[in-house]
Amino acid sequence: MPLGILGGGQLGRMLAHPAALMGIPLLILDSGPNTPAKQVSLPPAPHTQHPDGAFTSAQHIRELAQKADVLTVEIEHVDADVLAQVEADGLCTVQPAPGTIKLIQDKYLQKRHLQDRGIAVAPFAAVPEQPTMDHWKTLERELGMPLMVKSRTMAYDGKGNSPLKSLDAGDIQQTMTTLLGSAGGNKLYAEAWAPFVKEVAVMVVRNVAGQVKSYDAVETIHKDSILRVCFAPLRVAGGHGMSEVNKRAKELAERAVATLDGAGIFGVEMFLMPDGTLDSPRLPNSHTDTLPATGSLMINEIAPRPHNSGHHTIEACETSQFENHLRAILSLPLGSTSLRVPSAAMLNLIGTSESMQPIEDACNAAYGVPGATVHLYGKAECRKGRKMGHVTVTGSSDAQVRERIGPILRAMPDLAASFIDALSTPPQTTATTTGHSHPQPLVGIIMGSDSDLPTLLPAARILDAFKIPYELTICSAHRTPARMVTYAKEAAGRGLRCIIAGAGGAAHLPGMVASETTLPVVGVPVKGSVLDGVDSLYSIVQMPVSTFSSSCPLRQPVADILCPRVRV
Ligand SMILES: Nc1c(C(=O)O)ncn1[C@@H]1O[C@H](COP(=O)(O)O)[C@@H](O)[C@H]1O
Repeated sequence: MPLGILGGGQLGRMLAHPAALMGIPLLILDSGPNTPAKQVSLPPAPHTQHPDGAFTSAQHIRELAQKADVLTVEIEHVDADVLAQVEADGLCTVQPAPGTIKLIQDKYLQKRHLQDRGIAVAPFAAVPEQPTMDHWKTLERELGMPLMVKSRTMAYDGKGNSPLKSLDAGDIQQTMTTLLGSAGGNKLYAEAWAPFVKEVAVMVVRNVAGQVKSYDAVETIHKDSILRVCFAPLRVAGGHGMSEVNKRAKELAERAVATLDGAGIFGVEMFLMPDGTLDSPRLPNSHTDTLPATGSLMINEIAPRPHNSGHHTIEACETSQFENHLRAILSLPLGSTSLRVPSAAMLNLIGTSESMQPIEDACNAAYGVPGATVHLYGKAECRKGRKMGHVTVTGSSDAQVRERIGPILRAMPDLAASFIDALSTPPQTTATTTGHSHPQPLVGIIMGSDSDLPTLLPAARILDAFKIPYELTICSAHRTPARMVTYAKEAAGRGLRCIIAGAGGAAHLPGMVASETTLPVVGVPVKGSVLDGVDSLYSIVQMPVSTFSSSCPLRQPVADILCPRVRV
């Protein structure tokens, strides 16, 4: 029996691709014969067409339940009570659980659910149906100003969010007009303004047997409350390294999903806070009070389905979020969530008007970019703010991906030049903390930016093969010379035995580092050739074995073993 999907938009379309590969028959419930998902999936025999009706229609959901083994959703604004009923009637199973879908539909109840279970969320409070000035003043006292006022239900893709900057009658009026005119009607709640450092998301997947996996955290960049760009993996500079924040984000996301019933993929959106968490006053008894003081994470919201912040997984991960959702709900083992490329970005193609021309222009720019894959969703009408497609760009380093997305972003007419520049320039890290490190390294591999990685990684791989412990450090392009020298001096103090220094743009840097330290330094001055990195290793293995400590697993003249291979 087929799998029934409620909703036939772009998420259904991207579920249909792996379903075809895996031979999973689909029946897609949505209005009209030609929705994005229906376009790419033929209904299985004996059905001549996918069901034509609203995914909110009780009658259509019941009919679909009779024809399918399992029902799932690609949009949460469905009739969750009918889903609970068809499951209770034994017609089919529903994943994730109808109760989870119903809970998540109301963002206020979702937040209360998480807070009651000790999961960190931004402080929030309900807004009464007819709020008076006194109500607003209480909210200001509890949550501070500005406030983010949101519709509790039916809000997505930037619809249903309105910032309230002050208690000025005009500002309140504007917020109420914006939100009460939206699909969610008059059920509102308010959140404290979260002065986050970054927005972060983690996709978590759990199968029917309870196996759980999560993808590495990503950075999501929104404009007007719509996701525009997503970078994978998340990079964090400063005192708390990337891997530590990634680990904490995955743990928090997995803990949150553990409170929800049912199988499937979940998108967990979070705020990474600066030191000191929220600046605004806290709600009494808020769980945020128990958060660590630096780099705290708090949940913004959870989606019980594939999510826009996981689209990069199609090209960038070993198993996409869509394939893993299918595996999860169909009682199959989960696939690996590891990245298969060092770096990736996802750029949404958002309508700016009724014209498709700007979207086509961005696609044409993407077709000229190596590592870019265009996804167009086949939506019949383009509208301002509507997600019409996306582009995924992969690369061998963050620097390369940032460089590659530049021309595509520049083809998007609604993005300001400063926004594009900020995204397409390699991020300036504030400390030399990025990179891989053995706890007791003997060799330091230091480079000016991760664009030097393709050159230096082959050297690192050979060190791996010979079990020579090393650390990899990226200085970033910002103040590279000073950082490289500081690093070299500090590395000598930590007992490293030699350094491979590479800096793409600056031929003199490795020499400068060499002149400032007593450590042997092997310079890799030229960017771009894999052989430069391998040659640097060749120099290291020619060093007397006594250069390394007796704890080094190398017991024989490495050069004798390695040189023939390197020369080949
Ligand atoms: N973008 C979202 C969300 C959300 O962001 O909450 N939920 C579902 N979707 C996807 O958008 C489609 C509707 O898109 P349109 O409103 O542009 O037609 C859904 O069918 C699902 O694939």
